Amino acid sequence: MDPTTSPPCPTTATVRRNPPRRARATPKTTIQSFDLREIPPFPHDDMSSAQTPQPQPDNTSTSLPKSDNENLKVFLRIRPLLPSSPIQAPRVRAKSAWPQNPTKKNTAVAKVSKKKSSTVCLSVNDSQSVTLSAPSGMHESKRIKSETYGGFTHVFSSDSSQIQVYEKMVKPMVEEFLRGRSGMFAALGPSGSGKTHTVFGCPRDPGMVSLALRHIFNESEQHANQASRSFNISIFEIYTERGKAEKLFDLLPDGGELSMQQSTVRGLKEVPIFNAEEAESLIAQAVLKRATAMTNANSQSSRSQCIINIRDAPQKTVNPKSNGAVLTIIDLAGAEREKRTGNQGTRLLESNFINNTLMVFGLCLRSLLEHQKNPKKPLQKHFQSSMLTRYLRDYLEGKKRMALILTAKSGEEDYLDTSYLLRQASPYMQIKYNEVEPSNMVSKKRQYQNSSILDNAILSPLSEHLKRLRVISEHAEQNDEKSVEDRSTSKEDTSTVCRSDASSSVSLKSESDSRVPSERSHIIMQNFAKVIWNLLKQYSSKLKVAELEIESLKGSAGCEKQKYLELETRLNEFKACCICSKGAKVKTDTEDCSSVCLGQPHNWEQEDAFHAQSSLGLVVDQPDEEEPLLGTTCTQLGSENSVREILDVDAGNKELFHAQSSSEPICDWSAEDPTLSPPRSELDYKNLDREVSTSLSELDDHNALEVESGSKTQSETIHTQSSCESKFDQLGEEPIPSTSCTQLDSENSDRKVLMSSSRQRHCNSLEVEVEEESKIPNELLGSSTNYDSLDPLSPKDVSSTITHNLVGDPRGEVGVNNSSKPPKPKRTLLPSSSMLSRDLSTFDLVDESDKLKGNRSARKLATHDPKRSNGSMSLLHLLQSRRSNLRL
Ligand SMILES: Nc1ncnc2c1ncn2[C@@H]1O[C@H](COP(=O)(O)OP(=O)(O)OP(=O)(O)O)[C@@H](O)[C@H]1O
Repeated sequence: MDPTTSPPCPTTATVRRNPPRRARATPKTTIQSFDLREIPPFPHDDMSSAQTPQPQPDNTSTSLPKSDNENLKVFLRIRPLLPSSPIQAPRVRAKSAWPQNPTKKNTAVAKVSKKKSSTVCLSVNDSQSVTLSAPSGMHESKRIKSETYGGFTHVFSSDSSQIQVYEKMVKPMVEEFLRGRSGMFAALGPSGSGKTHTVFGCPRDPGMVSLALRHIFNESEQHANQASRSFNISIFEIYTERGKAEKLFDLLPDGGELSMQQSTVRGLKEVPIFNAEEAESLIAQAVLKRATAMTNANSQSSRSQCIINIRDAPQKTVNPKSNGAVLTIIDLAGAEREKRTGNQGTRLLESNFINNTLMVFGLCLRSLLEHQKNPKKPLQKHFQSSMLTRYLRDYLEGKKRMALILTAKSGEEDYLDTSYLLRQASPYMQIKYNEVEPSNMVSKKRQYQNSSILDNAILSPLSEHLKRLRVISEHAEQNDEKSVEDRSTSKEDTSTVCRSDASSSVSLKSESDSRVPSERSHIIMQNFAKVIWNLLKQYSSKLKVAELEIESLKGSAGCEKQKYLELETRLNEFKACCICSKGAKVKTDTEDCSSVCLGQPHNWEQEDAFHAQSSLGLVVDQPDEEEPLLGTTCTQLGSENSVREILDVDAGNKELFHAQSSSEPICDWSAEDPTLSPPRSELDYKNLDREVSTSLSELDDHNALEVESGSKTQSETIHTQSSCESKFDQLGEEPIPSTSCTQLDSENSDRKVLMSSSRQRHCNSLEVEVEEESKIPNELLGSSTNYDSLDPLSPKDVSSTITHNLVGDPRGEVGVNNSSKPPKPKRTLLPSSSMLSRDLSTFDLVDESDKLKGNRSARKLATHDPKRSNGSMSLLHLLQSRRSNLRL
């Protein structure tokens, strides 16, 4: 008998611990209500801080380390050689048609066992490679040489313990699961290679599930902040009943048959677990319910794919670690060769089903590998061929991380199974997970073509980033609405939801929907915060620039304000000068100017200079203290100069008026508002002189007529004065009072009076004087001889007198018609000549005048006085006469 030939599968080898499955009522699943995780608050602190907000530390699904180029982790565990099972002896005996010698039989079995135990085809090279050696018989027949398989994540030798396997393979995955990262590992290998032993173990040697549960709850107990965490567990199997169709069955207590819609298992019950013991008890019960059968390869061969899900159940309380991560552990059914297992009938159908499922499983991984190697090669949809691959679609498409542990038998009789396994699964270790995303986002990420959108969003330009965020937010809103609708539906009628399997799937779907948007929203908010942060930095820089501009503008405004204040101060000073000038003019009637002017010796050269300067209007630029003095002095000096000209040159009244007019506007202008009346130009003064000359010529004509007609009335004299005023009114200037003209004229006439030795005492005597003056040549009388102007009345009195005379003038058409002209403004300014006469009236010239009176040789004295000219002497005589009038 060929020892390598497997005995036929015994027909009574299938063991089914669970009763025959019938259609049963769908158990009422405990619907877990999961609220949306609170979206983390907007990172105000990060935005207000000086540094750009950084991703929050780990322990959250959103802060998972970025996936590096990890390959699919493939572990290899070699099952130790076991002593031949007691089942194999009867099988050997059954195949023997002839009675055997017991001693011979025992010797033969002992030889086989010894040969199996001593001969191995698989040896461990190192922790990552093994060497598969073909049996000696195959070397000769098929020329098969030994093969080395390397690149495993880790190779567990036959003497490795469950703890070692857990530490190397499962513990990292569990830790990631506790950090919120889903994962899956599956045991893959031929039947009897130790998959179930590795996954579930036994009470004395617990498997990966038990160790993981203990690890999970130990971690939860150690960390106080994880005390509020809870986990749910679900176990189901995919099996085929009599090889007809795949079915799902819930292995938890009171579990029933399930259904699958796309990749979602409907009706699957999740049981909350609160400690490892409770969970292990549930696992033990599930294993007992699992379909197993005895085959030639395994006395308790699993006939189904068993899937265990440990899910981190989100709580109502905010727990960033509770994001619904799932740790999936799969115990696949072992591949079976018909020759090796000897299955027949139903077992054979089951074997075919198992092999087909494993083949689809392998095809999916191979397609993924080929797709990764050549992206142009489309990812084949092999997952649709079985429930297992449909359920594990995300893992098989490389969207979720998974790990494989290959279990192999090292005996020579297992060479083919091991060789097949290694050749099939060794390429899987080349599968890369470089675009793996958070696990619980994968289901929804199928809607988006680009699986690395979030990673790219961080690195992409701002515009594209915003676009993608907008798209993601739209989808998130849709998902949120969908989840809200689902939750509302589940809350409205719980019984309706529990009535069918679809209700459970809806609840699970809603749970996943509720998780995905929250995480996506969190990521969106983080990215949005970054965008806002950048914008705020830009605005901050702009604000700083604007503040600098404001500061500069403030500085310039301060300078302008200071300039304005200086100008205002100068303006006020200028106004004060003008006001002071006015006040000084009023005061000069009695005090200051007279004393100052007369207190100083007359320097005709300086006076001429002042006169010229005043003609140019430069008097206003003089210091304040001198302003009133200069105003008066210039006028006075001008008058004196005019008198001197009259006396010395005898140039007639025109020159006198010319000299007077050249000084009068200065005084008038100085009395006006300097801001409104600019200084006159020489052209103005020339025009004014021209006008005055014209009026003087008229006046001369008129006086000539008066002399000829012999009418010497006072009204006519006043008429002459009014004519002179009217001319100034026509110029639009301040009317020069008649005294300004008549005073000087009176001075001129005074000289005549002195020559005739006739002295006037009062106004009534003026007419007589005029009659006497009629004998004087017209040249000297051209300026008229109104001695009323010599009356030291105030200007108001003079004006009133003039007005009174004008009213009584029968020739009103010649004089000023007050009825036709607007009333003249009240005269507030005194003409320079009047001021001069007033000022001089206060001078103490008694002694000199007395001398002049009593001494007829006054002129001689005057000539001896180097400081006084003839004009000044005549002016003094005039003043003396005025003073005598005042005394009268
Ligand atoms: N590492 C091991 N140490 C000791 N015994 C082991 C080991 N692995 C497997 N065994 C034993 O080998 C036998 C078969 O193992 P197991 O049932 O786990 O195989 P299997 O791969 O699950 O087969 P199947 O696919 O048919 O279910 C069991 O009796 C188990 O106790």
